[in-house]
Amino acid sequence: MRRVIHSPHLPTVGLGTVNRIQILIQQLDPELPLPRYAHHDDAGADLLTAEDFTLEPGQRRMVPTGVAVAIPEGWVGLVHPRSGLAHKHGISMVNAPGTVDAGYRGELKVLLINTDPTQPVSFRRGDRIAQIVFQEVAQAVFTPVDTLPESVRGAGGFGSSGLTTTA
Ligand SMILES: O=c1ccn([C@H]2C[C@H](O)[C@@H](COP(=O)(O)OP(=O)(O)OP(=O)(O)O)O2)c(=O)[nH]1
Repeated sequence: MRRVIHSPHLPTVGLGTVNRIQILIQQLDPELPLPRYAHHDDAGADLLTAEDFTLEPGQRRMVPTGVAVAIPEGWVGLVHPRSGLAHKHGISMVNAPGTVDAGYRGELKVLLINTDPTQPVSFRRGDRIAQIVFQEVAQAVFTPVDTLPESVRGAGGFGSSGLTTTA
């Protein structure tokens, strides 16, 4: 349950407390620290590489994290790139965001890619390579219909509202 804090300095808004979910974790590589949140209110917990490696320009690699998790049914783990690595080194994830299903019990892996055209990037065991965000999800019950309900957007997409703020 999120708490609503009423501050005299702010209009009435819901200032959420951090929601927490217990995730059972198996340390396949016990000397590696657990994933952790860099700040108490971060959405993503940093995943670490279990090995040293270098990514040449354009190279991709499936990187082991040394942990496996049991995500409760109705939840998902989404593996996202780290913006600092992207900004400073051009490191991203080929499949961003990676989807970790509730039933998956294997080692978490991160599919990194070096998008820099010229610079190799080296990682040491224990470096933070990605972040995992846990979210509640619903499965769809697909219900075929002849016509969909109307909406304001309709079929407009792919830039239908304009591509820039000045156009
Ligand atoms: O970045 C990722 C993405 C996925 N996985 C693991 C957890 C996930 O549950 C499993 C399968 O992923 P996904 O469903 O994306 O793969 P797929 O290509 O559809 O293969 P599968 O047929 O095994 O589902 O691989 C990771 O460890 N890291």
